[in-house]
Amino acid sequence: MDMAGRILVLNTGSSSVKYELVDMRTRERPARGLVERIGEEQGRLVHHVGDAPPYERRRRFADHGEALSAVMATFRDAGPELDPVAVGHRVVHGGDRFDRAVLVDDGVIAAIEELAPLAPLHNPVNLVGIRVARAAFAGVPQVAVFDTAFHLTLPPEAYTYAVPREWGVRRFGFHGTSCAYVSGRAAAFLGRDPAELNLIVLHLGNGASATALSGGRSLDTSMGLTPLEGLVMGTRSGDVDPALAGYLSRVRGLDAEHTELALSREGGLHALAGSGDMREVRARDDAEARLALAVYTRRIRKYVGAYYALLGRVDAVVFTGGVGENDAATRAESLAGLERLGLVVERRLNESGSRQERAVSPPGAEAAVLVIPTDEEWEIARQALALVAEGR
Ligand SMILES: Nc1ncnc2c1ncn2[C@@H]1O[C@H](COP(=O)(O)OP(=O)(O)O)[C@@H](O)[C@H]1O
Ligand SMILES: CC(=O)OP(=O)(O)O
Ligand SMILES: [Mg+2]
Repeated sequence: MDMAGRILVLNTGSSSVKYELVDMRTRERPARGLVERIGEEQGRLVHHVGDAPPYERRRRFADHGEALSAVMATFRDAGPELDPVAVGHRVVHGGDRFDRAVLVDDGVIAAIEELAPLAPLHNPVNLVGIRVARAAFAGVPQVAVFDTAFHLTLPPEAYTYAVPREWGVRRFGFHGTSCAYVSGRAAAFLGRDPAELNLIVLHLGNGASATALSGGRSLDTSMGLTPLEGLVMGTRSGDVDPALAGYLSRVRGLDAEHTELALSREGGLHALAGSGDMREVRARDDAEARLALAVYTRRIRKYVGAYYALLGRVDAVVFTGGVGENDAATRAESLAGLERLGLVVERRLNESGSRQERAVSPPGAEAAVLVIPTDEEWEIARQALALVAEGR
């Protein structure tokens, strides 16, 4: 077996399937694509092979199983040959069971299933991905890489909620794969040993989170028991008064399940500006959009201030994710007024439009402000390969 061959990475989201075939030697992606709007009338599959024009199909995909079958069929029709040496699965919730990636066996599947109540929109569909890949690639190792794993270093005072102990709840944190990747890249960019760095990582994508890292380990993070807590996101509210659920139940007769789902899918930028897509919100210039952006960036600023207080010294703030990497205005507005903490965004650097890893703080600044494009698929593939090589 060619251990440095290709790894298929599957990221099954609540209504989408994203996949990338990663060439471990060149780091290229011979194929990548996604199926979106699964379950809706008008679904869409887009499959990219190298730089060729994308292969596209618009139809209904009833569920994730059907979407994944369509992906396999697309590889057969449009190539390339699908012969992965391993399949890496993004699994959102690993609870406190998994502090690292693991080879999937029946026990791991059962554990992911048991954790489903904590991530009802994610873990069950992650399992569909695992089951389909197990059937399609018999004998090929399947690896589960958990979003939560990186954050199991949180100290008790960070992960403990001030609620009755018998509830058995705690903060977990998510986006760990992205944090692990960008924090390593940030240290390399700065030419420093990760062990001596204090960082604040702002992963701003559809989901968004802030993480304080000390010595390469997660010290605090804004997402909690579930990925709903913390920053304002595309369709998630982030922090709200926990009394909200009771209030809505009393005055509107909404049950808690309904409220949770609405906070998750109808909150955030979507609630405030009618779209969860930052590009669409930025394209507008009206009072509603301005308020939405002010709420979004103010929340980030509050977390940066809080994490500064926890860390005592910050060597770099790292922006990543679709918004963090591309939206210069979000970077500038989020750190506005924090110059006295040594956090300065230099306008020309910030607005350069570069897609490279880069500093947007002035040279010699007390703390660096970095833009590091995340690559969760590479990180998943890398961890999968390491595990498979170890197990040989
Ligand atoms: N050029 C851009 N300017 C502003 N926002 C952008 C830009 N490109 C992408 N985004 C935003 O990034 C978000 C998606 O982030 P991404 O990390 O790709 O999502 P996911 O969390 O699903 O992986 C969307 O809100 C999108 O509008
Ligand atoms: C866990 C989570 O928030 O993931 P995403 O950013 O992909 O929605
Ligand atoms: Mg992403």
